[in-house]
Amino acid sequence: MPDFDISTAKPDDWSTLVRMLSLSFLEEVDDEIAAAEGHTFEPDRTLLARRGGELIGSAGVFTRRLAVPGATVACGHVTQVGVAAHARRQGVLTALKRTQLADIRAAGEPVAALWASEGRIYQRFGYGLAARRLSLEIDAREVVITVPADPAVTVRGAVPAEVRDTLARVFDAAWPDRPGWSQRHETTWSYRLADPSARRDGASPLRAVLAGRGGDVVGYALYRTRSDWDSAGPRGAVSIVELVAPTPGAYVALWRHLLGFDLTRTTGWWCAASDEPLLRMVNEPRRLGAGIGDSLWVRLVDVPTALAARRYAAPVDLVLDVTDEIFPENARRWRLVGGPDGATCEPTTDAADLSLDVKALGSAYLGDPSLGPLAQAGLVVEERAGAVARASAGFGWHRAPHGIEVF
Ligand SMILES: CC(=O)SCCNC(=O)CCNC(=O)[C@H](O)C(C)(C)COP(=O)(O)OP(=O)(O)OC[C@H]1O[C@@H](n2cnc3c(N)ncnc32)[C@H](O)[C@@H]1OP(=O)(O)O
Repeated sequence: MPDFDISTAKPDDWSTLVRMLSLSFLEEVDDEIAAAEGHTFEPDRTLLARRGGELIGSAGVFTRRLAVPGATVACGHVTQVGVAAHARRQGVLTALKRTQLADIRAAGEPVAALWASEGRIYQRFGYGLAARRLSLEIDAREVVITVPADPAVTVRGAVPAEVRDTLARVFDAAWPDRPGWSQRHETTWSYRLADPSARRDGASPLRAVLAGRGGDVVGYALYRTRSDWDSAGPRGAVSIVELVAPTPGAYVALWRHLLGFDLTRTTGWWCAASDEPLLRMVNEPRRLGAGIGDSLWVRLVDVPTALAARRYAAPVDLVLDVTDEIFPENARRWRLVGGPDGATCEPTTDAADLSLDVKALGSAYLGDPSLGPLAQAGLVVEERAGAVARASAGFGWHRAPHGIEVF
């Protein structure tokens, strides 16, 4: 029997939780950060582990929908996970995660998603790496955008807090179409724009640039600038925080702006999309300083509901033999029939086309990678010849998933 209890948080647990989380993340308690993060705190979805009354662990959820190929799905956005240093490796996280996953399923959310501080933490709970992160460190003087600018699109600077409603309107129209982006509530925007000084790392406050066409704002970017000089002159930097530009005209105009600041030499973006169109529209892609990392990890907690909720780029009719160490309800054979207009997923006793663990399904769920690379990794087993190729055409998507924000 564990010697700790798990219970649901109350609103006034926030300051104790902040102290415990700050310590477990090796950070100082910062009132501005605590106030910013407090906007999104959902006490009734936050689990706390206590031993003898002392808070020793936590695991929270944000209630937001997640964009998946062709649809959006209710998704437990897992956050605020930490265990006090003196209570580590005693099974506290394991107990919290098992309770949390069951709660997410009971809440009717077929999917859970998170950003991991370390990838090794969550795979044992059935999470698969579902979106890759492109990091860009662009040598801005060496890169020329070769696609023409749309003369009808103009850009103007703005203070983010003053254009919050405009940003929200552009984002609301865009997020459902990009797998990996998540619905934002008023509270999400309050957190996103709060801009605590301890999170600026010596750079400017958050700034906005808006792309407009005929009086409408059609895209925006949030960014910071940093002034720097050496004996040869200026070497300032632009750091992009997010860029939302659904049309090519807005996308090109915003990138031209962000690469063209006087007194800067580099433009960076820590979490661009792995299929960022910029890779194809410059004269010297090598100078983009691109690297690949991980962003979103996805766990299907209710396999048939999750698989039926997304669309498939090509028709699929497949029997999937799924293993799942945590949810026996998921562990069986499922017939998935779907295509661009919808899907069904029902139990079956027919022979399997593919065998795979729920972790591999989580990896493939947002469309990249499709099943081919997972089969090559040995994570998907082809039980019927040709099934991987057929399934891959359906599971892939025309836009790669993108984790646009750490939550
Ligand atoms: C979504 C988010 O919020 S991501 C943020 C996660 N939080 C952090 O990184 C803060 C700092 N780290 C911590 O607070 C803790 O180390 C946690 C939460 C990662 C792990 O908590 P613990 O209570 O120690 O985990 P628990 O004891 O249940 O470990 C379960 C297993 O995972 C392994 N494990 C857990 N965390 C790690 C890690 N960071 N590195 C390597 N192995 C780990 C343990 O070794 C154990 O394996 P075993 O059963 O084979 O021995």
